Amino acid sequence: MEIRLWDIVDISLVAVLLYQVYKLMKGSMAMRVFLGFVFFYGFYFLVKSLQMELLSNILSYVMSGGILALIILFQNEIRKFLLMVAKSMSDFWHRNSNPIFRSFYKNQSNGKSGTSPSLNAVVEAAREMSFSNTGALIVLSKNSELRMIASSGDLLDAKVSKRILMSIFYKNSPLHDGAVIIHDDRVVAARCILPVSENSDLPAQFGLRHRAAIGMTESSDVLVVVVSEETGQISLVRNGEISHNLSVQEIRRRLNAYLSTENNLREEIKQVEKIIKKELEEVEKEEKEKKEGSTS
Ligand SMILES: Nc1ncnc2c1ncn2[C@@H]1O[C@H](COP(=O)(O)OP(=O)(O)OP(=O)(O)O)[C@@H](O)[C@H]1O
Repeated sequence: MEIRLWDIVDISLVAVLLYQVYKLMKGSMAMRVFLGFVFFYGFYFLVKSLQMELLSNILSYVMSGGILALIILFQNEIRKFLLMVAKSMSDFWHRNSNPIFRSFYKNQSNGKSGTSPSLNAVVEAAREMSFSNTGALIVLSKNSELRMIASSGDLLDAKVSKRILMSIFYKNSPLHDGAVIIHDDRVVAARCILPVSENSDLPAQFGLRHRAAIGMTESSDVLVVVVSEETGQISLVRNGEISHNLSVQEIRRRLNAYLSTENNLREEIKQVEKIIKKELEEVEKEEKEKKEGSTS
């Protein structure tokens, strides 16, 4: 039989994959379940080769649901494995993001890293609303229109401007309650209801407006600008973290960093890394709890 180069690659890849699966499951309950499955499959093939019709039919029915059962049983391991693959890819990108690649990416972005109309409008409107203690909640989303959240409010699809933002949040405006969503230099919607953070560690002085801003950034890659009605203070919220007392220059800089296309890829990778880290911690916590449960 002729052995091709691709057969060697094929076998090596399967070997690496099996080794990774073994490493992942070593010492865990999943390993025992996996061995049980291997034994079961072995028994099935034995029964089949001995042509024991009735038993092999019954076992084949059980096997047909086997893949689904494996996915359910090993959901944690599969999740961990995929997270590890994603982490390796992001590490690879970091290691290889050399100047040539960066300059290529910059060219791809057509130099769109300049000031966007949303940036000026939001900074100026926030500054004025801060002086007049007008409460505001503005969600800047660079990647999506946030359709689900937008549909909880009134759809506008208006070109973003300082005036439109100020008239939305004007105290007597019928649209002033809730949040505004901005995407692609358009006001997608107003009066939107954001998910409120359930973080119990947040300081008690944070009311619903600030909690909604934090909650929104915990689950999406957005930047939220909050103007407090009580104090007039402007805050920026990103990745569940809130920053107060920022100068206008700093607000402008952070908005620019978020909106500029040049930084998008880096930010996306950071976001993915954060999610991966959180997920891995969760998986490890679950595994620890399971282990403790099985020993007690
Ligand atoms: N889930 C939500 N999504 C969007 N907006 C919300 C949400 N919950 C509350 N708000 C907005 O926040 C306003 C209430 O703010 P509240 O006074 O409770 O918060 P705060 O964080 O103390 O803000 P402020 O400093 O402006 O008083 C509401 O009138 C509404 O406009």
